[in-house]
Amino acid sequence: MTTQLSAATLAPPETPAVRTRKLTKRYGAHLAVDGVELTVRRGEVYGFLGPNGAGKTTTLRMVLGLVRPTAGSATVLGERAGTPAANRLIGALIEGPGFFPYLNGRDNLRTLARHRGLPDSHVEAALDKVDLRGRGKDRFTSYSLGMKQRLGVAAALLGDPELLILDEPTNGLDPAGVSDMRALIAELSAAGQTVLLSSHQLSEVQEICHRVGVISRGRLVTESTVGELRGSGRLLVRADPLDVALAVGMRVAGEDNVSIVDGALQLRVDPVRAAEINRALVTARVDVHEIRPSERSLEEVFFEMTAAPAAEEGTR
Ligand SMILES: Nc1ncnc2c1ncn2[C@@H]1O[C@H](COP(=O)(O)OP(=O)(O)OP(=O)(O)O)[C@@H](O)[C@H]1O
Repeated sequence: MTTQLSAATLAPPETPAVRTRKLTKRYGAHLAVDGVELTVRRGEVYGFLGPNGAGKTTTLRMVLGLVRPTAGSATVLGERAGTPAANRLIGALIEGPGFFPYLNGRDNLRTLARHRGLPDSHVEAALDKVDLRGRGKDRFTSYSLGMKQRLGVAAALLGDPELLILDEPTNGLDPAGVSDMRALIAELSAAGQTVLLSSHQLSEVQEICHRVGVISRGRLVTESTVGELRGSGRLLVRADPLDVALAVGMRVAGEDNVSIVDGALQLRVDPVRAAEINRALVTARVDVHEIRPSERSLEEVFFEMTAAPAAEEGTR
C-alpha cells in the first residue's frame, strides 16, 4: 500500500516502531495501566511480559487506538496511535482471531483481504508465511488451535504491515503449537518484521525476543535485553564471616545492592568489579571462597519483579 510505504519510509530509521509516554488507563478507581513508557525499536521482536491482569492487553489496545488513554500518549512510527495513518502500519492479532467457522482458511483470509481492498495475491503470500498454504482449502473448524492462531497471524500480515502486534500468541497452545509459533515469529523477524508480542509465559518467548518490557500491576518495571534481565550485572560471593562480608559489600556496592541468598552474597554490580570487591573483602580479613558473575533463571527474575510491590519499587 502506498500510504503505508510512504509513512514507513518517511520516518527516519531511528524513529521507534512504538513509543509510549506516560501512557495511563484508569477504569473507575482501578489504574489498569500506570504511566507506561516503552519503546519498540524497528526490526526487533519486543516481548511485553507480565502476569494475568498486569495491563498488557489494555496497553496494546491503546497502541491500536481501540482504547482511549486516560492520560499520556503513544506513537507508531511517529504517527499518533489510533489515527488512520498509524493503524495502516499495524497488523494485529488481539484476543483471538475472529473467523467464519465453515469457511476454509483461504476464503476466510480472502474475505478479510477483499474487505480491505487487497488482491488475493496477498492471501497466498500470507498463507505461505505461516506455512498454511497446503491447508488453505480446509475448513477453519478442522484446524488445530495452533493452526487457528497461525491463520490469525496470516490475517494480521495481510497488507504487509510495518508492525505486527500479537497479544498472547502462544496462549493455550500445546508445546508443539508453542514451538511452531516461536519458529514462525523468528522467521518473520529474520525477514525484517518488527513484532510486539505479549505473554505471561516468559520461558515461552525468551529465545525469540530481542528486548523485553516487564509490566506488573499496570507499571513497567523494567525494559531491557533478556541477557540484562537475567542479571549480567550481578556477582555472587561466598565468603566467611558472612556478616563482615555483608558490611564490606554494602560499603563497596551500596546498601540497596546487596542481599544474602542461600548463604551467599548477591551484589548488584558489574562483574568487572570482581577483583576490586575481592581486594576489599580480603583487606577486611574475610575469607573469599568463591566470587563469580551470577545469572538467575528468567523465571526467577520474572517472579521477583512481578511478585512483591517492594521489588517493584526497587527497580523504578
Ligand atoms: N473494560 C474494562 N473495564 C474495567 N476493567 C478493565 C477493563 N479492561 C481491563 N480491565 C482491568 O484492567 C486490568 C488489566 O487488564 P489487561 O487485560 O490489560 O491485563 P493483561 O495483562 O492483558 O492480562 P491477561 O494476560 O489476563 O489478558 C485488569 O485488572 C482488568 O480487570
